[in-house]
Amino acid sequence: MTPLIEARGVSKRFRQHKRFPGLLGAFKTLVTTEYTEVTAVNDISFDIAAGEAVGYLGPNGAGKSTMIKMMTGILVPSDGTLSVLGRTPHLERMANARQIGVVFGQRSQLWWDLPLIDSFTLHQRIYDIPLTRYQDNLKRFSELLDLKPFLDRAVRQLSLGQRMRAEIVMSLLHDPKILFLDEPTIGLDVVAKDAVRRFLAEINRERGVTIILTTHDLQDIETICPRLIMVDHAKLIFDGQLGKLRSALGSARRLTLEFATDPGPVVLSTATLTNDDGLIKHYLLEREEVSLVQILSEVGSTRDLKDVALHEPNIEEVIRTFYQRRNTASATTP
Ligand SMILES: Nc1ncnc2c1ncn2[C@@H]1O[C@H](COP(=O)(O)OP(=O)(O)OP(=O)(O)O)[C@@H](O)[C@H]1O
Repeated sequence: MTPLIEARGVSKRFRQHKRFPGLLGAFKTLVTTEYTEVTAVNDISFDIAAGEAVGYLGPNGAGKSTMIKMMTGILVPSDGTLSVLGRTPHLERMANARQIGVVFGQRSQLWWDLPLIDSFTLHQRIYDIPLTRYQDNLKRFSELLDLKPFLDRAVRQLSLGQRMRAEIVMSLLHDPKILFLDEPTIGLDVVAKDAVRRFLAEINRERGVTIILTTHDLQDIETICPRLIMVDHAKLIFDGQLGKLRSALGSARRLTLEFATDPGPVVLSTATLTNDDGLIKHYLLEREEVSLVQILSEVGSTRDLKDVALHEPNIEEVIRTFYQRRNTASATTP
């Protein structure tokens, strides 16, 4: 099956005015004709199939937004080829726009002074959405995202959470095949984040809308995206399922044993002791497949064991460990 999105050796370089330090430097910066070149995206390739939900992750300045902007046709790649639904996005921007939805967390596509419903109506006209389809979509999405009470309110009067939900509804009214979201949950409270995540997961599952999102909130990934593309310093450093990332790191599961009386050192062949508080001992499991039964049989019945807890690593731990190991490896490479 042909992928919906195909990136082959895509790079993007920006020219930036050279900056000079100090007060005098500030004047020099204003008049300088000197430039430095920043590589925001460096030789990135991937395929995304219809119906996938992909989290595009990376630290600040790693090149995530730049890649999204190229896929939506806003920016032109400096090198490589990019195909979205069989088109080159920047060459066929209008045709591309009809098939995709875009949500930039920091930038609104709604009409600030008009009632929210007017933005939706305008969208229906611009995209020429059949009226019944538009009405069905609006009803369904505003119910799911609890937006009905706000449809007549001016956009500038909406809270950030209400506005973000409105942005998402608007981006989906024309039934796009792909939805691009840049930081869709930024600045939202936990309840609003949860509503947005559950909605996106449902849209992906039930309507088969392909989702590509950038985020710094890893719970977004956990709820919505089985696949991760990770970038660092403009380069792709990981592409695969979250489970693959977990196993690439080995087991990061932690074990806690609590004893009624201090048994002294308890050495296990299946786990490494990381902290010994006497009554409570903490371990890191050596292998993915070690079971609780194996651990308990090794601890033995002679010891006065009170409680056992096994902690699966959460996504934050997995991603942090991945970046830490990479940084350590690159620091030690001559
Ligand atoms: N229009 C531009 N002109 C010059 N440099 C740019 C431009 N847009 C982005 N950059 C630079 O390209 C690099 C990547 O920026 P980008 O916004 O893609 O990163 P990001 O991963 O989305 O970061 P963040 O997580 O902070 O949003 C940065 O060094 C940024 O300063």
